[in-house]
Amino acid sequence: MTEKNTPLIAGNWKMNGLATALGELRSMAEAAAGGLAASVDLAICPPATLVAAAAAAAGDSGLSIGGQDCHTAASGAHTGDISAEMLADSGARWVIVGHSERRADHGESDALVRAKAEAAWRAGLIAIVCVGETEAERKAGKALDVVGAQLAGSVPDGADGARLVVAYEPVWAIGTGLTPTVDDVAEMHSYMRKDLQGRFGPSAASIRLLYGGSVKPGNAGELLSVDNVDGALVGGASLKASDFLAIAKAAG
Ligand SMILES: O=C(CO)COP(=O)(O)O
Repeated sequence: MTEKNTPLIAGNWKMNGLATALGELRSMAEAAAGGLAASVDLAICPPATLVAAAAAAAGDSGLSIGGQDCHTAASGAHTGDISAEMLADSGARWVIVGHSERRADHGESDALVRAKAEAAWRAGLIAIVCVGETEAERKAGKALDVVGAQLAGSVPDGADGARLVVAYEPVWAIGTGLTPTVDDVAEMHSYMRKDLQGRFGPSAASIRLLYGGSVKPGNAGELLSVDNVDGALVGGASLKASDFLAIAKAAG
């Protein structure tokens, strides 16, 4: 690795958060504006119902807001769906695509995830593309192959660090309190870096590679110190400002 990327700590609130959760977000924004955002990029991806209010609450604090999914089309007859343009219009800067929960719950394929990432770019958003193996795949020694195939299928052509982030989230580590060993994270992140450099050239060094899966204040320092880990995608621990900020401080 040459120069270090600015770390990104992104929170994924999943299907959690009523308007009352904006109090936590305001505390995060205060810390961001108080100096934290100078060394770490901070983002929260609340449920779609809160994107506009969260963006208004965050203002120009340095805490930015993202969506958790988008449709491939800009508009149209797609009841219940939300487009990347709508997220951007609500003040979002990022959108997560291909989270394992969407791949599992909604049968999202690599091709669909790729189309969603392209939709994000069309709307001017940065796509956070998620990849990660299941427990059975890791046990079978297929983790690298599975993630390599997901990267090949889910990341659009023309990717660079200005509009793509990749999050490695082993499915078995999400919400379980389990994490891979530091060596396993290092192996996977180095593999992903080489894979992206093989496809996109040296500029792929600026594509931030996040680790996600049971990141907590207590393990963040160790996980974030691994080579080629440029930040974290945090689920449960991003719901509380104190936990999220402790993780962000470990990155700064
Ligand atoms: O899925 C995740 C973030 O997208 C990780 O969730 P947890 O941090 O709750 O394990």
